[in-house]
Amino acid sequence: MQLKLFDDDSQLVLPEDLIEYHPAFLSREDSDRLLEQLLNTVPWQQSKMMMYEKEVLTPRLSAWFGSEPIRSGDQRPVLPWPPALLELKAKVEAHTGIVFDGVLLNYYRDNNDSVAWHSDKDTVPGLKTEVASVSLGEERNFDFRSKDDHRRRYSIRLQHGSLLLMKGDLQRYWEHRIAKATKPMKARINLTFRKVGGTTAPPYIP
Ligand SMILES: O=C(O)CCC(=O)C(=O)O
Ligand SMILES: [Fe+2]
Repeated sequence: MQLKLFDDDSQLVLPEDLIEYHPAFLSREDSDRLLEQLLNTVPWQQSKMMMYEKEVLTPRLSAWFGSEPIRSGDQRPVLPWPPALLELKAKVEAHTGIVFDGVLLNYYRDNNDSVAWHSDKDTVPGLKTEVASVSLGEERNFDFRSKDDHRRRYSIRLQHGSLLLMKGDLQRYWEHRIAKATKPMKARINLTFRKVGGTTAPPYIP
């Protein structure tokens, strides 16, 4: 089985050892409930980042749940897992067969919120970087581009209740982003389950 990603006029087939997409991972009902609950209960914060030697606010809100910081020096508080996120973690782990120890939540309030081109962690050859990404709310385009050739660029729409699994050398050779959009959009929450403990991979995480 292979996953097809499209852009305007071309088509790419990324092999399943790099990416898997499950559009209906959560039921509509569970997705609606979880979205509402997370919007209302998570202590959302807007982080700062350096851009052209100036400190600016990231164009989205976020929160980190785990047992240690997402990376050393990260300013976000390490929040304890609420029952709803432990339940989702168990479901993601059962589905993927991978054990995660933290989850980063991103809250895109509207079409003006975004995340710039990045990769989550450089894959060390022979050491897998696996990130499981659950999407809730407004559908947004998740763009990929090859680090070697930025013209090789593809997009996938992440649906309400979907699961995207990024694995193998994907982070090593590809970058991803959520671009701002021109049309008005409602809230979207993305949850990326990660492994932060016991890895020697360079810790670049936005
Ligand atoms: O919102 C998304 O789907 C992606 C978020 C992301 O790339 C990240 O948190 O590293
Ligand atoms: Fe990312």
